[in-house]
Amino acid sequence: MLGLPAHVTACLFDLDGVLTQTARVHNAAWTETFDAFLQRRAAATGEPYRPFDPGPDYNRYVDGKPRADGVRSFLASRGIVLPEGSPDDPPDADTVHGVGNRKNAVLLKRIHTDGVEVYPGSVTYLRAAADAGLRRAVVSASANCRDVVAAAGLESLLQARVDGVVAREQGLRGKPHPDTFLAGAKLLGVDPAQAAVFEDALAGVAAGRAGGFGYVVGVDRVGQADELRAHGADVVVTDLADLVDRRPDA
Ligand SMILES: O=P(O)(O)OC[C@H]1O[C@@H](O)[C@H](O)[C@@H](O)[C@@H]1O
Repeated sequence: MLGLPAHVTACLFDLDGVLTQTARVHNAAWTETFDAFLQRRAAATGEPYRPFDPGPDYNRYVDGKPRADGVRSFLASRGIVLPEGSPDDPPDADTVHGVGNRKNAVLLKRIHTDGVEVYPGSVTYLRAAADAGLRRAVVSASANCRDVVAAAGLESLLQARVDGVVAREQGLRGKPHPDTFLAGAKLLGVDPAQAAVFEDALAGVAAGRAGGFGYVVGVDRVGQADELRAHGADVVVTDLADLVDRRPDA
């Protein structure tokens, strides 16, 4: 049913890049933030300025991960270690949380100006899943998940939410660890083997694989189908609408 194996009774959807077109907004906000940081650092150290690459740098080090993990992970790839600081650091602090807060200010400004767009094929799939009696949760690293879901008008199609705020409260590790997806399955009252994970991020499909979920759907928005498969996707589609009439082995 809906391109899923028969044992699947629940769907765990990532948000940014799967349900809403906000992965590209996050990516743009990270690019702006890291480029300003790297430029200042180059001027201070005399080292050459090498900008953040919204392709590989975003997909490998930032996409799908909790905010602070994204900061640490990308900067580590450049050999940079910042003090942790604390979550209420001001956005101009050169700490992991300061850089994260800077990016969040840029992100919120962009979302405020441009709004949130859904992927129409994903809404079609969500509706079809609801009609078919499949349980549905959103599982996102983003602390802005609740607001983005509301702005996209998707609340009524989702029955549970595990996001960056819930993860922090409950001490859940972020993707590529499976903790948040496992929490989503639990909220829906199913075993991981009965749940399908829908993910566009490499860290996200890896989390689906690590958690022993019943099926992992990779959603390829940026031309990385092979990497999605290599990180754990059972199937890769470019639009969830493609799955509506598909058998799982098709
Ligand atoms: O900074 P937020 O809104 O809590 O989001 C955390 C992460 O959420 C993920 O969904 C995005 O793929 C990442 O780009 C983002 O960094």
